[in-house]
Amino acid sequence: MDAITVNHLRRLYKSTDGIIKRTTKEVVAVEDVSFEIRQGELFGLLGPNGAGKTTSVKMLTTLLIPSGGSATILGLDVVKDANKVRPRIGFIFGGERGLYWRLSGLDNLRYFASLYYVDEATSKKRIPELLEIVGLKGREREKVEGYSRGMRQRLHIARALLHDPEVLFLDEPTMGLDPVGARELRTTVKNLQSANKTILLTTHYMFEADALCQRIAVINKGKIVALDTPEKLKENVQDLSVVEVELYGIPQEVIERIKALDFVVEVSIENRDQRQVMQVHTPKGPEAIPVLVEHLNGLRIGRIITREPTLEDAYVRLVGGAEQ
Ligand SMILES: Nc1ncnc2c1ncn2[C@@H]1O[C@H](COP(=O)(O)OP(=O)(O)OP(=O)(O)O)[C@@H](O)[C@H]1O
Repeated sequence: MDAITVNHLRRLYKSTDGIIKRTTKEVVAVEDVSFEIRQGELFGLLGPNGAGKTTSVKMLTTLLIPSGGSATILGLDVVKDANKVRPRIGFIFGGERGLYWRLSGLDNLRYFASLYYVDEATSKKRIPELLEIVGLKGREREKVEGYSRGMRQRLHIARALLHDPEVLFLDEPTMGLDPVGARELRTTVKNLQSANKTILLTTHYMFEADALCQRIAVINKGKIVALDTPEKLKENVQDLSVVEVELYGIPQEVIERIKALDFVVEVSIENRDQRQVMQVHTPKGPEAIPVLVEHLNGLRIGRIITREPTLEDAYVRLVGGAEQ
């Protein structure tokens, strides 16, 4: 049985504009989203800012009512059976507050366990297990105010697992963490999977989805634009090479001209300090370089390299690189 099924889910927000003459407009946050997640699967929902990830997760965790479509968790409808769904899921949202900083990690977990009606014998057994899973064993008696952001985020995960939910939603769990904190959190997520939880993880980062997820759905502007294993997504770009050109300022019209070249499949621009790196996806490989340089005439050019495509490139192609 699938742990999660999502059928044509849709959600609109109404927002009002103006002070004197108020106008209401509708924002389509999630237009049409469908997918299934198998029991025990770690599934990634990947997309740029504003793609509709958080809105989708909020509907699945019963925090928002869908405007259309339907979804089930462990066979239960997220609207009609919301009360039965809630005890069986856990969730954390990136950058979330809601821990008691003056208390130790252990006391936080004890407090939330009693709040969730976890009986004492169970919580005595479960809390040490959770501390182990999230890598906080040995630090549990320290006050949360002295924890790093990564440690707090891992304590949030332990909190979300206190009632032993079968399905876990992690919405951008590494948001705001430094690289070390993010790596430790990814290890925690892997540990959870070995504990046989079904996990839906949302992220901006392709490499994170690649490192953790068995399947990835790419969402853009409220719609799923691809859904596959990381390997299969990569195959979609295997016929291309990527030419990277370092530049110091590139006008939009030059990008448009390069995009229009017949051998160019996609162009994306990445800002790195003062420089910009233009990434041109093309089947021509290094042969494309002279023509590209001709079109960049008059601009200051740094290093030029040709490389194999990565999963990140597959993602850029799916969500349309230069518009981001
Ligand atoms: N409460 C709200 N009222 C009006 N519009 C909203 C509201 N919440 C989200 N939106 C809009 O809905 C769209 C989808 O937002 P959502 O937060 O689901 O995207 P996301 O993929 O999670 O983005 P991010 O990665 O930035 O968190 C965006 O255009 C956003 O501006």
